[in-house]
Amino acid sequence: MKFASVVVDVPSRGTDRPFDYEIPEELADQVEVGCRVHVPFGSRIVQGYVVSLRPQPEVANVRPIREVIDLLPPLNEELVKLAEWMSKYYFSTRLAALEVMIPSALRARYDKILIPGSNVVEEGAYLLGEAERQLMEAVQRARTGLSLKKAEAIEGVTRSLIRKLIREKRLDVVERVRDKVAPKKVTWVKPAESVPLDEQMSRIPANAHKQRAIVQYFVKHPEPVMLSELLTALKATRSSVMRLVEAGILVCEIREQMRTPYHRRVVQDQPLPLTEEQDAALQAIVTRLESREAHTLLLHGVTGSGKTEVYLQAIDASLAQGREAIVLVPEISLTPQMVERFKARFGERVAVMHSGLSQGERYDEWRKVVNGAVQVVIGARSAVFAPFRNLGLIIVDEEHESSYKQDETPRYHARDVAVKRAAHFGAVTVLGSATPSVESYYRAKTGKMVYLPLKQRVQGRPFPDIHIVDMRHELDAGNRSMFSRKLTEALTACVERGEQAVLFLNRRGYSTFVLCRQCGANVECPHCDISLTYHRVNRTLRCHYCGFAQAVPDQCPHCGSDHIRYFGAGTQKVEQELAKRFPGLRIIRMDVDTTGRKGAHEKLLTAFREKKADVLLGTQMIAKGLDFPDVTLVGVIAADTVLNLPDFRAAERTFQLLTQVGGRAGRHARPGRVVIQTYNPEHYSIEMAANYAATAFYRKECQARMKKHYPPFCSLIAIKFSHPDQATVMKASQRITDALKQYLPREAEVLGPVRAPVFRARDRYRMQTMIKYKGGKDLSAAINRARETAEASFPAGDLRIVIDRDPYVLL
Ligand SMILES: Nc1ncnc2c1ncn2[C@@H]1O[C@H](COP(=O)(O)OP(=O)(O)OP(=O)(O)O)[C@@H](O)[C@H]1O
Ligand SMILES: [Zn+2]
Ligand SMILES: [Zn+2]
Repeated sequence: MKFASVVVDVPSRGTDRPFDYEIPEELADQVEVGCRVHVPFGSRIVQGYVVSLRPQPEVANVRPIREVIDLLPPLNEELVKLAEWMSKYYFSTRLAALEVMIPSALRARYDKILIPGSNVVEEGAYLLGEAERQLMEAVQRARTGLSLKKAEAIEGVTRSLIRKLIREKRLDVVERVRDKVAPKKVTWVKPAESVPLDEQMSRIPANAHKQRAIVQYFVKHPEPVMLSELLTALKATRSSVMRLVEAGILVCEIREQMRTPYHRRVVQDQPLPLTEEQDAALQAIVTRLESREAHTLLLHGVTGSGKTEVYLQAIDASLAQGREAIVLVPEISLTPQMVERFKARFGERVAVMHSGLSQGERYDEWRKVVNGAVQVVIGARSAVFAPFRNLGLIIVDEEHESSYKQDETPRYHARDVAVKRAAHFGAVTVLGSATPSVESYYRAKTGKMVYLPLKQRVQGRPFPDIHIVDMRHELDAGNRSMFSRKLTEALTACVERGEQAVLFLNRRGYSTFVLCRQCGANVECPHCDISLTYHRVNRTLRCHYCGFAQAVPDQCPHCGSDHIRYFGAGTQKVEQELAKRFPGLRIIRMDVDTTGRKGAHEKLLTAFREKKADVLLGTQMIAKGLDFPDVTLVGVIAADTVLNLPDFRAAERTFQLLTQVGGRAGRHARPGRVVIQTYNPEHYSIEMAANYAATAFYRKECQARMKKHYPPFCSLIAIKFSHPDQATVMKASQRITDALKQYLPREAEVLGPVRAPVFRARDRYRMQTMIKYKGGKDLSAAINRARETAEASFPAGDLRIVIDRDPYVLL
């Protein structure tokens, strides 16, 4: 092929299409789909991705590719196609979809480089000032041009001086791409091959003891060794080794070294004999693997049922077929313990990818996949793009977690991308959870994917007892604290026995909703069945979805009580109250504030494991994955904080959270106990979680969703608008919404535009429109057309439109 289509790194929607370039003869064997290249674009040189090769260009007179950036292409045909699909499906640019697939270390940074201009005349030199002269000399000297930074380091050189010289064409400026992280290089030493080492000994002076010792060493261990290790082992100096290299006795080799993020030595372990349920699930997966056709299975296993062991043995089966595996885990449960379980089974064949690693570490882990050094990747959301070429299995653990949805462009959902990749490879996708999303559960129950239940805990460990405390009664009894009598009593007893407790508070527990402390009612939208959100600015209650608004009532609309409260309490406040009520109690608080720094998360957990505290108080980051033998009490301080979120998934999330939190207690020898405090004890999500009535919960929730017309019974697309000017964003959003109503098929409901709950953020006003539709039809064309129509009438460029398919977070 003589020509290549390239997606260029010019982030704008106008350039969001491939441009054709000629492949020069000398690059013919390097340019392939998925490689990165430098190409001329306008007057600049930019980076780009080759997305296809073609015999003829679409237009005449195309320019040639300048160079190929990587030795091994970071992407391949499959991933390039996936990016194409993602950009269409999730309404992003092609560039954004391609870039999300590679580690940030590889993403381009442009350096401005100064080179001599066309107007460098020798005679002019004496007319220049001192700083100018020095700068010009430095530029002439630098073979590959002088970086702007270095230029500005010269005394007296300013930006404006540089600009003047460029205008006079004495200097020219080019932009050069710089890769941020280079592989770490290490020197290795080994014997030269020519002559046997013992014969070489005679050539070394008798008094050169160190040199002789080094050669002696290689006589015994002829294999290559890292220079630094050799020097330490023999207490030798670098120069002794270099003498031997100069004499041709030893040779040096520069090798790339991988930074390995997990240094702990892991003890190899063996597959466990499976329980009957585990075995049935594994066999179901293996059968699908052997079929070599794409299948999706839902592994619905209660907490502590041994899902991970099933994953491990399924991966084994995939590897045995010579195929690779990806394991996705939410960021917060990707703990060293979790990683160790995979390393213990698969050792060096595992790479780990998550945001807690440094950029260099992430880059190295990723390169292990590209180089074929590993066959298993365990990682958070973006690990779904691990560039394997022969995938057999993708596991999505805790598949219900909303963190699988990226909330910036491209707004992809890792679960959907996993299924898409599996389709390409004829691979198996296993979605695992103790509390599947309602969407996945419904799909499994209606035969769209295979349902694999694990109903028993391993080794028959009992589930903890769950007590629901009705906080309204606490108020009646004169207890105004945030701790019920039951929780106080349980906590006291737990600490007295020398055991530990986990107290849970939802992160989003700030004053956002209104609740009656007398009857527990919260104020809902009359049209949407969703809690109204309290807006402090103008003291109104608003609906997130349809825009309905009302004034904050002084009295409860249900019971007339005036105990109306804006509900919510931060972890800090809870910590203060705990300390006040239980003097001497040792508390570890885990929330965004205390876990900001790298490694802090792990340090706090280790301290708790080592029993340096009685209570672990935290947000949802402590809700899952944790397994502490001495935790016998779990307290949920306010179950309602999730329930009252203005979100159609509120009941689902409450159920999931309580079930998961409950799963933390009594996983070991000692029986556990859970106390849930709530103002809504009769709400089905709370009651059914307390009774372990998952089947009943999912049925009821599905019925409710069907009635209200929410997923899985329809799909949602949110269109979010923002603009610095209030009137403009209102006009623009209305214009697009009108266009949508005109272009979309009649079955599609278009709701809005409504003000975003936080109407003004970062000095921009925000509106949104929601599209509800029944799957099947592709609405993209109509949506893009509506967007273009409206954008044409608002050319300011300040109008931002975000299209979010299957949104999780609304503005
Ligand atoms: N077949 C088995 N025999 C003995 N022990 C097992 C078996 N399977 C799993 N286990 C052990 O049971 C415990 C719980 O298993 P695991 O962590 O895999 O459960 P899980 O379903 O992932 O739980 P959760 O969803 O609560 O995280 C682990 O300590 C694991 O080693
Ligand atoms: Zn009331
Ligand atoms: Zn509403």
